[in-house]
Amino acid sequence: MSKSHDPWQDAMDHAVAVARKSGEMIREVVQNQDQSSLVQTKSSAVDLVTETDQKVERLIIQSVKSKFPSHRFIGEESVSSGEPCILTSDPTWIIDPIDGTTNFVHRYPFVGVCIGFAVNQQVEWGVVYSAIEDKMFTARRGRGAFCNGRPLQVSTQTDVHRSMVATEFGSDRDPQVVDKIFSSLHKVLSLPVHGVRGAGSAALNMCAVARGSVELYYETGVHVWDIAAASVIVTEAGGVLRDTTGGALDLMSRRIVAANNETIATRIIAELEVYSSERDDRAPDCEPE
Ligand SMILES: O=P(O)(O)O[C@H]1[C@H](O)[C@@H](O)[C@H](O)[C@@H](O)[C@@H]1O
Ligand SMILES: [Mg+2]
Ligand SMILES: [Mg+2]
Repeated sequence: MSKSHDPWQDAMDHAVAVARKSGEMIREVVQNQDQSSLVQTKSSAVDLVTETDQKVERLIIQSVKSKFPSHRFIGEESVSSGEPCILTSDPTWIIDPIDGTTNFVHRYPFVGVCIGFAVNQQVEWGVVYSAIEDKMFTARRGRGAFCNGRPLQVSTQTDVHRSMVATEFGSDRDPQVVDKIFSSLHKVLSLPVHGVRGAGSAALNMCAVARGSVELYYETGVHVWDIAAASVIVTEAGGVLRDTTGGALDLMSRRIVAANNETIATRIIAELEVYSSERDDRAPDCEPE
């Protein structure tokens, strides 16, 4: 299709360019500033945000508004400041300016700029830029997934005992939640699997599934901005997406499983404790689930 008949390609090209520019900003700070003194907290004492998160999100949104004025946004730090988190059928940019803020603060080199794009509530393309590694992960629905232009393919492994699994400890330190996290981790580790890893970034864990170095990533407590961009990178690399309940992925549910195939997904899901965090799109005054 020519560019004029492919309205979303121009948007995706813009996302790649602004993600790369954002990555330059992030590297500049990591190399030249000590972020630890500029850290603020959000939902818990370990849910961190910095002025760089906010500056990067403003940069992305302002650049998009000038080119695509009718498009909508769901941005992590905008939602944190009170913007609604509702995915309509309108073209919507779903942005996590820094996925892995805790890594960023500690100069741990796994930090992803995440830009997903949804139309009619379906993710059309995703861009995840691993800024410190300089790896640009991209995928367009129906057209494959790539890292720095090289095609991505998930692992062909079907034996869970030969698999690598990724997960995160999240930002919720409620003792009951911590118990559920460790209960799942204990069951998965004891299968046994070859190993359990965590990049400190939901999106980069999902990109590790897409590139075939991890068979499955799961987490409860993620947000739509953590996973939207990487969701299409996983599926376009041949992977599958599920809820930790085994059902279909619901981007707003705060639960995700991203796997190389159904066999591994089903086997690991059988070991997971299912619990819920408040949905991203909950009405402000509704009771938590
Ligand atoms: O770094 P952010 O964008 O806040 O996202 C991370 C979140 O803070 C953690 O709680 C999750 O465990 C990670 O998976 C997210 O990447
Ligand atoms: Mg995030
Ligand atoms: Mg973030």
